[in-house]
Amino acid sequence: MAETNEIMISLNDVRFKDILAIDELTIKSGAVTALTGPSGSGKSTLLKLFNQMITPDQGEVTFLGADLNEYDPVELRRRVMMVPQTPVMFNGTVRDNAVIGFTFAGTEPPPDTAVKEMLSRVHLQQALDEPADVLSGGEKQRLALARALLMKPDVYLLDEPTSALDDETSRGVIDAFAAHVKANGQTLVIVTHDNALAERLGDWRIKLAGGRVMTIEEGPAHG
Ligand SMILES: Nc1ncnc2c1ncn2[C@@H]1O[C@H](COP(=O)(O)OP(=O)(O)OP(=O)(O)O)[C@@H](O)[C@H]1O
Repeated sequence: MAETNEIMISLNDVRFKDILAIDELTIKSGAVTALTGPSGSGKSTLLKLFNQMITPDQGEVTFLGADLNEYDPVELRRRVMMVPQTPVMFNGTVRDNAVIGFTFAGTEPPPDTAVKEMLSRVHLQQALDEPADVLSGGEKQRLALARALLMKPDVYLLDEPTSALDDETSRGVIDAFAAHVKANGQTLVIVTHDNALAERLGDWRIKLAGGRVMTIEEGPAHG
């Protein structure tokens, strides 16, 4: 586990198409970083650079001090894990979908008790044997969050992860998720339009506009 405030991810002189121009940016360990900014400012694109879902045209992105190119892409994305706004569900049950990462990796899946614990952390009480395709959009988003928690990555990349939930449920889920991540010394980067969320949870708040970093603030939550 990384120490708190270690540099997990860094960008140096990064350019991506005409969408992003980032001279310098770091994501610190053990912290919640909120990425905010207007629609189209490049938040989702920046998140995708962090685990090489896209590669920059220029500049360097590092994870724990090493260029992303030095990592096996599958291993990198297991350690720096994206939870998209519209998560992919596979044919099968809630259980199958929660442990799909273990199935793909060919490793022993966690026991049902662990799966249920992670589902309840994100306020989902679904039966494990229920088919996943009948879940609502918001339930699928929470199942995807539980799936990520079970995988225990170093860094979670969340892109508007509760967009399908009402404000109150969203707040409960994200606050519980962030608390779990911090208690385990993991790192969270979250793209959000919700300024209240960024204020409440962001140890660091990075604001983008027009593909550039406008401000980096240290939040009151920090420490
Ligand atoms: N692969 C791509 N190729 C070309 N243009 C792209 C690509 N990905 C995103 N864009 C464009 O880049 C800009 C930034 O998009 P991005 O999704 O990163 O913004 P965002 O800040 O996350 O927006 P929103 O808040 O609306 O989700 C948009 O104009 C988008 O159309």
